[in-house]
Amino acid sequence: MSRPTAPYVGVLALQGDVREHVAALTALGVAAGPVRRPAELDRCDGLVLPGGESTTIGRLARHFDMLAPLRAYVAADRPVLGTCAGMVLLADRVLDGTPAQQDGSEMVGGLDVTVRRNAFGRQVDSFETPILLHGAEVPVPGVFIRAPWVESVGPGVEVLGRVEASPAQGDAAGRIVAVRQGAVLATSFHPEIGEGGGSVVHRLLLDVIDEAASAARGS
Ligand SMILES: NC(=O)CC[C@H](N)C(=O)O
Repeated sequence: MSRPTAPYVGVLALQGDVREHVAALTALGVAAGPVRRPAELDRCDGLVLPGGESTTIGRLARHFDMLAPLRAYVAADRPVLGTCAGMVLLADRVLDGTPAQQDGSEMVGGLDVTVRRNAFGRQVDSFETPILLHGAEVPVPGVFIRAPWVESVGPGVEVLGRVEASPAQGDAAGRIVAVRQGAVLATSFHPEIGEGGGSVVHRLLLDVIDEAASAARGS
């Protein structure tokens, strides 16, 4: 019986916190590295779109002819995790985005959600609050840095996490900050910073990669 080969996870390395994601994945014993070109994307069993600045990442992706390959990757149901700016890039609809984000010309898209960019930024630029992810018993530390929230989700999108619905959270109370649609995961917060190595969110991506590999083997 042939054993499945170990997965390789790429981190889109145009701008943003690439090293932190590579470190979080490596800490889980997974081979991971930066991706800048379409040929590199092809060999990835999963992909992370990191946090950073979504306008810059989108512009560079267009410049380096990566937008079409990234869209094709998502459309092919291959496993993807987008965090913060990465979540913005995956969204089909953006509020408070730049014109090139609102018209989709510098977006990856494929995730049927509406995100509001810099949504938490109006209250405080950065903060940390525990997020209880769906099915988990212990909350993860959610680190939010000028983060988007998910304003609304389409019918095929599962909500994985929200900010606690307490009055102390102000405008943020009850907001959706983690979602899944098929093989696409997205979080408003930065699991690569808050949780570091062994992150629950990175483990979830590895589970999605395993599921995709089993489906491809027909088991
Ligand atoms: N930490 C982040 O990734 C911030 C995201 C940034 N505000 C954006 O819209 O791109």
